[in-house]
Amino acid sequence: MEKAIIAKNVTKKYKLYNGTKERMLDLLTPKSYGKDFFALTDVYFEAEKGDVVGFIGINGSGKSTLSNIIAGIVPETSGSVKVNGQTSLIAVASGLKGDLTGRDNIELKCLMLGFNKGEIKELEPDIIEFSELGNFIDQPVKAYSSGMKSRLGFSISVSIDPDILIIDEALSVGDKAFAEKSLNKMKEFKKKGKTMIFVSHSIGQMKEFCDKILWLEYGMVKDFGPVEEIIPKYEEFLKQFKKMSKKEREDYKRKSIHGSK
Ligand SMILES: Nc1ncnc2c1ncn2[C@@H]1O[C@H](COP(=O)(O)OP(=O)(O)OP(=O)(O)O)[C@@H](O)[C@H]1O
Repeated sequence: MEKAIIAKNVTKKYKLYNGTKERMLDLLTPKSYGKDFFALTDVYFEAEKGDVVGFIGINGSGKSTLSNIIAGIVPETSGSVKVNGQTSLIAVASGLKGDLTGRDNIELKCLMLGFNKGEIKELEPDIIEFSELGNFIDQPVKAYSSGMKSRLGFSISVSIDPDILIIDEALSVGDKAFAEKSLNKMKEFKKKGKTMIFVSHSIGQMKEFCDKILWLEYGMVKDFGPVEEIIPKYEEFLKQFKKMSKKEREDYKRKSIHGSK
C-alpha cells in the first residue's frame, strides 16, 4: 500500500509568556524568557493512500496543531511529517484574508496552489455555486459570519481536488443543510480513494467516515488504530472524564504527561 502521510516523533513546542513585557524581552534576548509548552510530543501515525483518519481528543489535545503541521501551515519543532501529494486544509480560520472579497480569496488561494488564471476562471463558478454565498462573494470576507467563512473555505478546498483533504471542525459552524451537502462531498472524495484527515468532536461523523482513529491526549498519542477498536475506548474514557471533578482531572492530566518533556 502506498503511504500518503508518515508522521514520526512530531513535537511542537510553543513559548508561553507572562504578559507582553516578557514576550518583548524574549525577542531581545531569545530563549531567556517565557515557559516552554509542548502542544505535541513525539506524535506518530501513518495513513495509507485512501485512508480517512479521524483525530479525536478533548479540547487542547493537539488536533488542530497536528492538522496545521500536516498542511504545512505550522512548522514542527522536531520530528518529521512526510506528505505524498498536495494537501488542502479546511478549518474555521482557514487562512482567508479578511480585507479581500470572497472572489479575490478564491483567486489568491488557487494562485498559491499553482493554478493559472485560466484554470481559476474555470473553477470559480463551481466554487461560488457550492458556497451558496450569492452576492456576498463580492463582499470582504471580514463581513462574513464564521459559517460563511467555513462555506467559502470548504468550497475552495473541495473544488481544487487535492490529494489529501484535511477538515478541521469546519462542519461544526455552518447550518445543517450545508453540513449535509459537505458530508456528501466528503463521501464522494472517499469513493474516489482520496486521503482525508477529519477533525471533529462528533463521534457519529467519525464512525460514519473514518477508517482509522488517532486519539490525542495532552499532545501525545493515546491510541491509534481501526475506528471500531478506538471509538468504544474513547467513548468509555469520555464517560469517566465527564464524571471527574476539577481536581481529579488535574491529577489525571499530571499522571498522563508524567515522564514527558
Ligand atoms: N500559537 C500558540 N501558542 C501557544 N500555545 C498554542 C498555540 N496554538 C495552540 N496552542 C496550545 O496548544 C494546545 C493544543 O491546541 P490545539 O488547538 O491543537 O488543540 P485541539 O485538540 O485542536 O483543541 P480543540 O478541540 O479545543 O479545538 C493547546 O493547549 C493550545 O492552547
